Amino acid sequence: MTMAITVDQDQTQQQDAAGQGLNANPTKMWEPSNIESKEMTKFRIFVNQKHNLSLANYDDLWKWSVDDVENFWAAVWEYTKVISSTQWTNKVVETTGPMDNFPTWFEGARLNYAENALWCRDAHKTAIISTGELQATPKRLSYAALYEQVLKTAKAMRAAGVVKGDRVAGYIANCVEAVIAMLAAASIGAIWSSTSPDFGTVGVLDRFAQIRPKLLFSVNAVVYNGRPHDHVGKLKTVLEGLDGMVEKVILIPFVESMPCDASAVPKGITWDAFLKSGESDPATELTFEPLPFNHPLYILFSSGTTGKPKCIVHSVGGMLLQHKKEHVLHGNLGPQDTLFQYTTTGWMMWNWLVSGLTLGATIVLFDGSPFKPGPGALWELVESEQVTAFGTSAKYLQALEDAQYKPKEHHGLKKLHSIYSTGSPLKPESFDFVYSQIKQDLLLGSITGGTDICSLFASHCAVLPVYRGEIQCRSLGMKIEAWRGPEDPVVGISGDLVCSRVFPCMPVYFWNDPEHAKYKAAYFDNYPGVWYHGDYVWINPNTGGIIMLGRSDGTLNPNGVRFGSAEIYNIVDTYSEIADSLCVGQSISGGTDERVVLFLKMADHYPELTADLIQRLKVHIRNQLSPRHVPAFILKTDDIPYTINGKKVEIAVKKIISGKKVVPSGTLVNPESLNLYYDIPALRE
Ligand SMILES: CC(=O)CC(=O)O
Repeated sequence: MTMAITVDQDQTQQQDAAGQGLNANPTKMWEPSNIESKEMTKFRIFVNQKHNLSLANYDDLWKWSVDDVENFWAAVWEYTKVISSTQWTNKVVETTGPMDNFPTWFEGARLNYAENALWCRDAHKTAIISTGELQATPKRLSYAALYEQVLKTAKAMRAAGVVKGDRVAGYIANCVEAVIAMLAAASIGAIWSSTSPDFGTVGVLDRFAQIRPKLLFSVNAVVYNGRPHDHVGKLKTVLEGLDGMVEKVILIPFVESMPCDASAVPKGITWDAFLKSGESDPATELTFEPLPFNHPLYILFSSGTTGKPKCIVHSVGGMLLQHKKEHVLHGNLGPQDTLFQYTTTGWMMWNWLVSGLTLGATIVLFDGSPFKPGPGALWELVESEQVTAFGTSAKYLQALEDAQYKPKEHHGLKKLHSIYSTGSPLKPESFDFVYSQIKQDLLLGSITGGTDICSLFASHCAVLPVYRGEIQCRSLGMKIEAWRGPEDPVVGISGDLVCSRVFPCMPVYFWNDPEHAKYKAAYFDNYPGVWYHGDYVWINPNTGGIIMLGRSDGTLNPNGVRFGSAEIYNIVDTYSEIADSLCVGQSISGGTDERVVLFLKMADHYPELTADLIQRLKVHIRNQLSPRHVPAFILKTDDIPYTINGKKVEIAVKKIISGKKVVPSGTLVNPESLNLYYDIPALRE
C-alpha cells in the first residue's frame, strides 16, 4: 500500500547525505488480515459516522487526528469507554498558541486511573500473572482479588495519612504488590514513582530525595542470574540518605528463601502488617478520588546520565487516554488478551504494561534475567500462559539471535499475535530473525516514545503491513514530523523528531520546577512552542513508516553532513567479530568541526581489531551509506557504557572525547567504563 503522504519532489531528490543508506522500498514482512474486524477500523467508521467524514484508511485517520485534535481525543475517550464521574464541560483543549502554555485538557471532567483499571471485578478472570527467575509456579490474581487487595492497601495508606498529592514510591521488583500499591495510591490521588532494585543507591537517592515520598514500598531480596541477592542493605542506605522523609517502609517478602525482617529497617513494617493497619476502616468499596484530567499520576525520571534526573510528572487523564489509544486502537487488545512486557518498575514500559488492566486484559509480570535458566525462559512463559502480545527490547531480540535460540522450534506460539520491540531501534536483520525463527504470522511492532511522554510517538498498528526495518506508523493524535529547521518538515530526508500539536500525555510539569524553566529547556528550546524530542528520524514517503536514527544531540555532523549513529550500528551489527559498538562525534578545531569515531568492543572469538576488519568495515560503510559516513577513527574499546534501561550512553562519551569532564550519574550500569574514553592518544588533535 502506498501512503498518501504529500512529498515535495525536490525534497526527496535533494542532494543530502541524510538518509542515503535508507531504503525507501523495504521488503514487506507481514500483511494484516481481516482488518474490518480490527478496533482501528471500527474506530475509523465510528469517527466517520459521528463527524460525517469519509476517512478511507489509516493515513486519512492519522491526518484527521492531528488536524482536529479536539474531536479526535473526544472520540478516543468515547470509543475506549473512559470511566469518569463527571463529564468535561468546556473545550477538550486549547489548540491554538504555543504547545508549552500548559493546556488544560477536558476541563471540568473528574476521573480516576485506578477506577478505570479496576472496572472488571470478575473472580474468574485473571488480572495479573506474576513470575520470574527461580519462581516455580506463577502467582495469579483474579480481577476480584486484585480489587480486594487494592482496597486493603488503600485503607492502610489512608490510615498512614496518605492524601491526594502525596508521593508514594517503590524501590521494588516487578511484582504484584508493586501494581497493587500503585493502584491504591492512584485511587487516593497520590502520585506513584518507582525505581527497580538494580538501581544503585546513588541513583535512587538522586530521584527520591527530589520528590520526598511519604511511603516507600520495597522487597527483602531479588533474584538475578540464578541466585537471590539481599536488597535490605541497599534499602537501608537509601533510607539514610532520605534522612527521615519517609514515614513508613513497607517490606515485601518477595524472595521466600531470604529473611524478611522489617524490624531491621528504619520505620519498617511488613506487607501483611501494613495491610492489617487499615482494617479498622469498615469500607467494603474503594473510594476513587474524582480528579481533574491533569492531576498527577506518576513521576518518572529522565535518565540523567550526566546530571540529576529530571522529575517528569504525568497526568491521570493523559496516561489513561494515551495508553488506551495505544492498546485498544493500535494494538487491537482487549479482555481476550494476555499482555507481557519485559521490563522493570524503573522503565516507563512498566507503566505501559499496567495500563493493560484498563482493557480488562491479563498482564504478565516477570522479574529477573530473561536468559535464566536458559534462553527459552520467556518463551516457555509465552507458551504456558498463552501470551498474545509480547513486548521486549531490541537488545533482547539480538541476544536471543546471538544465542542461536529459535523459539519456533521449541514452542507452540499459536495465540501470539504481536511482538513489540523498543529501547533502541530494531535493526532490519532482527525483523528477519523474528519472522523466520519466532513466528511468521504476527505483527512485529517496533515502537518508540519514551519516559518524557510515558507512551509512544510512532508505533504498531494492527491494520497496516510491517516493512523490514521500519516502525509502522506515526501514532494517532501525534503530529510527528522530521524537521530540518524551524517549520521545515521533510519526508524522505532525515531530521529532528518534533511533535507540532498538543497531545494529552505531555508531562503536566516537572517536579521542583516552579517557573517551568527545566521543562521548557527540555523540550521547547530548539523550536519555540513546538515539542522537540531530541531524536533524529526519517519518514519513508512510500510506506509512511519511520526509522529512528539515534539521538539528535548524538547526531554525527562531520563536514556539515548530518546523520544518525543508528545508520552505522546497522552495518556494524552484521559483523560477528564485533560484540558491540559506540559511534560518536568528536568536536575538533576549537568546536568548529567534528569527526566521527567508532569504538568497537570485540567478540570473544575475535579479540583483536585487525587492519583487515577496519578496511572491510570502511568499504562496507562507504558502499552502503556514503564516503562521508566513514568514521575518521575506528578504535577498539573494552567496554561500552549503558544505562540501566539498556541505552548506549553516547553523549557522555562524546563530551569526554571532546575534552570535557563528565560526572557519571547513578543511572549507568557500568559508570567506570567512561574512564576508558579519557585522553585517548589516537584522538589527540
Ligand atoms: C517506548 C520507548 O521509547 C521506550 C524507550 O526506549 O525508553
